[in-house]
Amino acid sequence: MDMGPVDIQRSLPNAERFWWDITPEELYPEDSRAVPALLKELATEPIDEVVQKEGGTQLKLILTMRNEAAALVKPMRFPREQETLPNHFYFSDYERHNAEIAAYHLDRILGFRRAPPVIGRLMNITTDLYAKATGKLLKTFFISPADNLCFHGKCSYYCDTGHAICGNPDMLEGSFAALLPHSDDAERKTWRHPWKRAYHKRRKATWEEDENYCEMVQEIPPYDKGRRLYDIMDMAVLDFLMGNMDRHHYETFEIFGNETFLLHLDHGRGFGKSQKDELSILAPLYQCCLIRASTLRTLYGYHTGRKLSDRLRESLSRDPLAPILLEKHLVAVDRRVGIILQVTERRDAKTGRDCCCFQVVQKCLDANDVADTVIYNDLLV
Ligand SMILES: Nc1ncnc2c1ncn2[C@@H]1O[C@H](COP(=O)(O)OP(=O)(O)OP(=O)(O)O)[C@@H](O)[C@H]1O
Ligand SMILES: [Mn+2]
Repeated sequence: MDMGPVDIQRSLPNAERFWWDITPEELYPEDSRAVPALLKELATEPIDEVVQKEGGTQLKLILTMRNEAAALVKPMRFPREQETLPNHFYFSDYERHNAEIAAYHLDRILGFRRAPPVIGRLMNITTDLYAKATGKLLKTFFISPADNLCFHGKCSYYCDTGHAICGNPDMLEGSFAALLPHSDDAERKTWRHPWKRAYHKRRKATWEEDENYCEMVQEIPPYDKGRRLYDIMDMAVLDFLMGNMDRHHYETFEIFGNETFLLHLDHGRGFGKSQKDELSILAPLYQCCLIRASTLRTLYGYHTGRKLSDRLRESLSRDPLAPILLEKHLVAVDRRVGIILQVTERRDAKTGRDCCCFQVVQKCLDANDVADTVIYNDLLV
């Protein structure tokens, strides 16, 4: 049979169609048909194989479905109500499966499309996990005093009897992230984030003490030219909106070189403190005084038009584990949009129309003669 490229693609499994659609600009297209189909499979296909994912600090599983679609799974540790423990640092915070789900939706709604698609699923710890687990993972299952089946896996953080993951009594929620293409097919490059925190209870990172830190960054490839630094700004916007302080490294697809998007991975520590707006997450923005016009426009649109929280709530309501975020986190998201824009509504003397002054952005504009040096106009190119 004579099959053109389009026909071949249609006959591929959804996971491979998702991989085929990855471009240097985005992880999936806005109108992707593969992504919703793949997420549906991950949420409903019978689970056939369970192994622990090697690497990383906290426990993660790779679950393979009967049709061979596979997911990176983070199991639920705590109910939605529990926030980051007050005496925990950002680097000792537990991961939240619902934050992974919410971050995917938020990334998509902001128009970035740089985070792997994630869906929630309720697993049966006995029939889905214990019955399908093998090797080292299998040996960590046990029955708790409350007669629930539990397991803890092996990892460098929170993988012991005292931090076990237990069925309640038999069911367990998890975030199911679509797997990225295997590294044999699409190798990824890992970069140290220039605004990485110190990951230490006393020490500070250089950027926290050096006001001119960005000038130094701007001279170092790949931050000295092209899109990279603007992508760092976008990532800071995403992280600030969800309160994620855990951005130590980021990854890109090697074959795309430097002119490509940054993968938005690992959001398990987002949405931990609904009352706290962690301004230091915006350090790349206010230290470099840079933002993309398209990102600014998106944020402004959510400020003046339909609220980001409303879009997010609606989008999250379609997840099988909804509600994914408590209202207080949605309220926080809108408040944080306002903080980035820092809108003090004023009347424009000339036009009589309401106009706005942006604090983070406005401060940068005040300090520069030309707006072009602050707002990169990617809308015209
Ligand atoms: N959807 C995915 N498909 C394939 N690999 C992934 C996916 N998401 C993450 N990874 C890989 O798995 C690694 C660990 O994932 P993640 O960072 O979410 O877990 P973690 O336990 O928080 O790790 P760390 O402690 O290193 O921050 C990542 O560095 C990334 O390379
Ligand atoms: Mn992590």
